[in-house]
Amino acid sequence: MSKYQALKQECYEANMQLPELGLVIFTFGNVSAVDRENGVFAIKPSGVPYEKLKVEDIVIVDFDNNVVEGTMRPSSDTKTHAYLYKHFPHIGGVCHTHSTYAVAWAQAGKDIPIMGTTHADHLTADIPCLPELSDAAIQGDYEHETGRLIVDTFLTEGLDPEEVEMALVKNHGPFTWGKSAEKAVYNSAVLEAVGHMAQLTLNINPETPTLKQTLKEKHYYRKHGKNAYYGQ
Ligand SMILES: O=C(CO)[C@@H](O)[C@H](O)COP(=O)(O)O
Repeated sequence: MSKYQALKQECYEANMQLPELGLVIFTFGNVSAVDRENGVFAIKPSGVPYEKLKVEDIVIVDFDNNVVEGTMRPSSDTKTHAYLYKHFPHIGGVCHTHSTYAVAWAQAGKDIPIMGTTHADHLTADIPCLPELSDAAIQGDYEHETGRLIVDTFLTEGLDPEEVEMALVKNHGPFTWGKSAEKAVYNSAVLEAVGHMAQLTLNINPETPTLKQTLKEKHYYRKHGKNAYYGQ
């Protein structure tokens, strides 16, 4: 039995949530789960359809992208996951999908504006769409540069990756993260729902204003921080 069996199981279960939640079709995504003590993460193998995925297919990779355990090639997005694990030391999982509304905003190159309290329950910022990758980055170490762009954009924009656990990679799609792989998947589902709602709102009334500050803060702090009172 592998010493990483529990990590593989966590990664497998998080990946299998993606088709259940309607966030992926075919092979359009990947989830990873980290084991910081051993300096490795578990990730979906590249190009394997979800209906064929098995726990034993999950690949164990170190932060320098070397395969530590597994017979399959890891996700083509592995270097982006590794970059996020290295630079966001608080996170335990990363998720990438090609869910429809998130990708539509990413392709349009637009931040998802905060239109209502569903969004504010999770974060008070717009969901950022990153600037375009340079041709050199695309032709170079593309997936590593994608991770670097996420981290650099958060630094330059003063975004806190512990509050804003998601970003849209322009022309590509969403990456989300969280304290666990399960939370990263949850954040991908939230992103997709909020992106869908914002798009429908703007279709109904293109002039709809974004949410006012008091309501943003009321909803966010009902669920987060020392004065939270949402839930049990
Ligand atoms: O954008 C792409 C492929 O162009 C990827 O994000 C795939 O959607 C998932 O890749 P694998 O994890 O299967 O390598």
